Amino acid sequence: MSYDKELVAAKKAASLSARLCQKVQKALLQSDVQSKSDKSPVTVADYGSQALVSFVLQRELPSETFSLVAEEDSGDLCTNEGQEILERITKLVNDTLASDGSYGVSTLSTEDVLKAIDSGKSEGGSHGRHWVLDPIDGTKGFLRGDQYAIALGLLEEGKVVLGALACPNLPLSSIGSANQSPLHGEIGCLFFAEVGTGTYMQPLNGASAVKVQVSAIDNPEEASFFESYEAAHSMHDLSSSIAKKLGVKAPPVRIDSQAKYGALARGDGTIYLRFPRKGYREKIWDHAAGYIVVTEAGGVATDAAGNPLDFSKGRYLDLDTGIIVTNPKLMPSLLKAVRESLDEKGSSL
Ligand SMILES: Nc1ncnc2c1ncn2[C@@H]1O[C@H](COP(=O)(O)OS(=O)(=O)O)[C@@H](OP(=O)(O)O)[C@H]1O
Ligand SMILES: [Mg+2]
Ligand SMILES: [Mg+2]
Ligand SMILES: [Mg+2]
Repeated sequence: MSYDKELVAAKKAASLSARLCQKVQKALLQSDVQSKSDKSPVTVADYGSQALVSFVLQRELPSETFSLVAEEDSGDLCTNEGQEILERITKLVNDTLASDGSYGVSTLSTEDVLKAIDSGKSEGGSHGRHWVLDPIDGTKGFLRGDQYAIALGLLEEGKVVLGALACPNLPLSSIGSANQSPLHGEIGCLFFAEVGTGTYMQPLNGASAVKVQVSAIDNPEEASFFESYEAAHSMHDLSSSIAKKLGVKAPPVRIDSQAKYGALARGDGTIYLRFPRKGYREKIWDHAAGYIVVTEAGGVATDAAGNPLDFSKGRYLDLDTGIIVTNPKLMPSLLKAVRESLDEKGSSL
């Protein structure tokens, strides 16, 4: 089955959302940032991006039954204080749509925006089609002025079949080493992949796409690895122990968001290690787009025990301990190093 029509819609949705986010990041005001009930940040751009993607997908693919599993909901916007923020979000969405021009003079009301945001409440699952969206992945990076991504995937019968990953701050050239400035040179990448057809990258400003491949390095001494920027999101001490066992010499490259999957897909580094602290449950929108972008580029992504990632279980990924990604040649030795390091740490696999 081909997903060409869906891919065109996904690329358009992710690119337009990137435009909205870039505008907000340039002029971010403290009042644009809210705190969610779990204390994590959310901005007008997270909401605006979710509303925009939902609107574009439904306009581009009108004949589909629309199901969207997305991170944000409108709960905090439906209060007195939320009203002013909702108006700012609505203006952002309408301005971005107007700058593109493809939907004529259609102007969304605040109610339309609330509805578009809340269309992301689907539970996903193993049957039928579900879009999966992280409207801004790496909100903390977004607030710091660093890396973030708009991550959109499509599940069909529980499998990820396409992904569009917009990384507005990612340089077009490699960020493979820790001492390179991640904001150096021309920036803004759109990665996209359709199952069975490989992964492509194009500049967000629309120039032509190139096919990308993961690194072929099989000597760990030459490999470098990516991990979360935020120490609270992944145990840096554990990844350092794994890297040491494996013989990796380079220091970790720490960048926010699924931009790590994009960078890995084009061979900027060879390994991605992600070990959240005990009790944290991974959400499907934090990995779906990145997963297909890296696997279609020849990479392998598993949990820490080597099991495939299962996107068919609803809004969460049920997995063992962590997520590791590399090329097929390095995976066996990486799994061994992971197992040994976890055993030393006293964890039972
Ligand atoms: N405690 C904890 N442990 C693990 N992961 C967590 C945790 N808290 C949040 N998150 C999720 O991490 C998402 C950001 O991705 P990264 O970890 O790759 O980014 S970062 O480098 O740490 O900034 C981030 O995604 P966004 O909320 O979309 O930014 C969260 O879903
Ligand atoms: Mg968040
Ligand atoms: Mg996220
Ligand atoms: Mg997010």
